[in-house]
Amino acid sequence: MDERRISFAVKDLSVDFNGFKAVNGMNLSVYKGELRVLLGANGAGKTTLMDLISGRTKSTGGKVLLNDKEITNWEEHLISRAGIGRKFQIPNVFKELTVRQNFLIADCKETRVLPNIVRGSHRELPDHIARVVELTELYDFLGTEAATLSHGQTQWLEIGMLLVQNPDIILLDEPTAGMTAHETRKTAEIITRLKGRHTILVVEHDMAFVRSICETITVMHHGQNLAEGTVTEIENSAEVQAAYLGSAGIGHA
Ligand SMILES: Nc1ncnc2c1ncn2[C@@H]1O[C@H](COP(=O)(O)OP(=O)(O)OP(=O)(O)O)[C@@H](O)[C@H]1O
Repeated sequence: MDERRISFAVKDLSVDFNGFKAVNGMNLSVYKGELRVLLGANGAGKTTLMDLISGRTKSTGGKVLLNDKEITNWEEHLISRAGIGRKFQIPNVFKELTVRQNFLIADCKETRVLPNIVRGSHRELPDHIARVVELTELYDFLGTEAATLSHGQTQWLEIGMLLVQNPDIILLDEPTAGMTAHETRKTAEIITRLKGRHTILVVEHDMAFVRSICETITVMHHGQNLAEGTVTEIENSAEVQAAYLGSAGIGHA
């Protein structure tokens, strides 16, 4: 029996969009501190699964469990407060504010202090934010307007804004999309350093990136869990290869 503790799970999870089941009886269990990669061809249901786990979309069947507690169809902000953080494909930072102000806003639980942050205090950053600044290597850019950051830096800022809130679980949807090879390698380093401290589910197509970060892959197909295994097992699976027929092959949408 597997002794590891499950961080979150979905059981027979489904959503029906006017008769079309984008997620159709999905089962998945991710262990505490694990980094799990979610693969699947275009339209397999990966983003919709993240929408269901994070409460952005309401399911029409099945369950979502967080530490064995059912959180199915809770409101998005309550799921976030319960410890599930989400990063979308398109970065969502405050472009007209500096990197420092973005980090402080992410850390801020009370909206009434926002004006103080926007005016830009120069007090020292709290330790937990300083650690994230170090991890994302954005120290030299703290005073820079987010609008002028490179694509990679913007993605790291958004990952950092999530980390400042210290979620137990992090859902990342294609974090390396549009990145250069150098930026992709750096993202792999950042995510690898998060392993063990957070439970991470990451949708990713870049197989070099997947190989460098991941132990177990789950493959989704037609809204279901088609296969699970190591990178080698998944790459050699006839079932997975058949599911990718007609697409550019495993690792490509
Ligand atoms: N709100 C919605 N209403 C109707 N259909 C939807 C809705 N959201 C997603 N779909 C459909 O559900 C299917 C799964 O979409 P989803 O975005 O989850 O796939 P994906 O695996 O993330 O694909 P990709 O790799 O291209 O991002 C697609 O056919 C999509 O068109």
